[in-house]
Amino acid sequence: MSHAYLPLTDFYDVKRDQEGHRYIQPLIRGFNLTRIPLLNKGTAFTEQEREELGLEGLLAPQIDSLEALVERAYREFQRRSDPIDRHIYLHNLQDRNEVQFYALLAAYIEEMLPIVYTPTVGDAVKRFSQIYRYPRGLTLSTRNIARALPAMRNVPVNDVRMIVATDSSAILGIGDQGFGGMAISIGKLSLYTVAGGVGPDKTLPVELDVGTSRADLREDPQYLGVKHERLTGEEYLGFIDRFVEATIQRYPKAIIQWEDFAKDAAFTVLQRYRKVVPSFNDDIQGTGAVVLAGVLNACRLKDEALKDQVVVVHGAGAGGAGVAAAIREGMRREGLTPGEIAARVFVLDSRGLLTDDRPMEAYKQPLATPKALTEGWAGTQLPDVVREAKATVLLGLSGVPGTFDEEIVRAALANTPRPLVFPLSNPTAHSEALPADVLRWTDGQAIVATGSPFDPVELNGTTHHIGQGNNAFIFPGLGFGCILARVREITDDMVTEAAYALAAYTEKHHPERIYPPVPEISKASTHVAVAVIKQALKEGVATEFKVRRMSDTELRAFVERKFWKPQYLRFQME
Ligand SMILES: O=C([O-])CC(=O)C(=O)O
Ligand SMILES: [Mg+2]
Repeated sequence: MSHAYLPLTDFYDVKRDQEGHRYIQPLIRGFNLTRIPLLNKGTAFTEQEREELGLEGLLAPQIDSLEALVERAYREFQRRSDPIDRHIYLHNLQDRNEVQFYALLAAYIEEMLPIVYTPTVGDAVKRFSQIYRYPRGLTLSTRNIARALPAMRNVPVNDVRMIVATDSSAILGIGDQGFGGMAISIGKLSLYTVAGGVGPDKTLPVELDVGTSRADLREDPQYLGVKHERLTGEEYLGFIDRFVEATIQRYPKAIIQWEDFAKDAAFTVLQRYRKVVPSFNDDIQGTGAVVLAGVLNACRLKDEALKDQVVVVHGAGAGGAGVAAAIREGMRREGLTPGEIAARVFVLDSRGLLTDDRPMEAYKQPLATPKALTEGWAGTQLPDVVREAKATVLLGLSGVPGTFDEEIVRAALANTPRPLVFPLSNPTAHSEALPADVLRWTDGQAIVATGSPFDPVELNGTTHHIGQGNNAFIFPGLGFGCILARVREITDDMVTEAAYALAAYTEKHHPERIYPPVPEISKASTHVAVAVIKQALKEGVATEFKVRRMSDTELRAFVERKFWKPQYLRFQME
């Protein structure tokens, strides 16, 4: 059987010369080269390239290095002070000169991450119809889903390995955002590249526009999505089926990250497709893993074990359910029985504790506390549960700001000298508490981590770093490992191993912290990727032959070698 050879993209291919150095063979020439973000070098096109590629006279005379271009862009970035303006600036740069964009991100990652990602990406989602400029990624909607495969064939990239797809039904903690959810798929994939080593020409953001339940969006003349109610039931699943079928045909090597699907849909979609196409749900599994890693490290800091904790998870959406499952798995690994775990992990939704006598959605049922365990309790609302269950760990995934108030935090402090308080909802405005408040109420004793970035807190002469318990420390390495091992499935144990790898990385390099500092995100991802590949091999789901006989050291070197780094490759016409 012969396969027609497809270049990497419709505009160029990457080749190797006799010495093994990579170069770009462009399939277009001249002015158009400056309009393709993956090709454009701006003023970094060399003199020879300008001559050979038909660019002479079209560019400024100066010939720059990538470093010089990064500095120029950084100055322009700094001239803007409003985060959303900075986001728009970076997004425009990404659409103009992608290597420059990633080099800038990599050079100033701590400053850039909150702009391209959480929290500012939340504003970008809300304002996406206003800030939309160039097409990026794939939008499937009720207008074109019947032609999903031809639509996907229009995507000019031929070897996509990583897809982030959202139906926008529960973006961060800000709910249904319709077409705007595309910004989250784009933002997550920027992290896949800068923190997870996946080349930008291997990524595809996808918006599954199945409508919106928000009447205000449907009635807004500026809104760019389809203006009808969300599809539900069979119609909804039929839509997602068509997307998955088209993906398998057009991109048989792709992995899908399901992002920001509301509650039931998150579980339904994950279960329906995880054995059809290698895929995982970032909010259930990625958040679960990152929180497990942080809780393990926080326990280590107070010389206790996870199995000694009593954990309250406030919020029973995809994130809350995933976190509860991950914590239970961690306790199981420490030897607790299901009965013992049930007495140590309590999940609440907006109506209070999930108890097994309450009617509830199917996905919540495994999280419910046996009613008998609450016998004699004063109540089952959050303050009651913290007191009666003697909670030592508070995990906020409710999306409701301020729920971890002084009363709740002090109640946890009465149960343990050092409570773990993690307000994890995103973006910042939805955080369950402010770290400075939590530390003040507990006289600096609480161990705090948040979902969105927060500045360190100074209290009584001590600086408290606030760990960022965001799935950004998991998904890039998880996805990258899955790509490199060419997995046919992403198992729960692969995700759990990602959590333990992140915890181990932090313990080794920053024993005083519970998460690594953000500038080390790509190093941490490398460790996560190695652990994921090893577990995939163990479970027999890795189909990449190359990784099978590698030692740990070889595996690490392999992952590091494959990690995409921003650089301008030389152009050569053939
Ligand atoms: O995007 C983030 O910052 C983390 C996440 O998945 C969410 O909050 O839904
Ligand atoms: Mg999410």
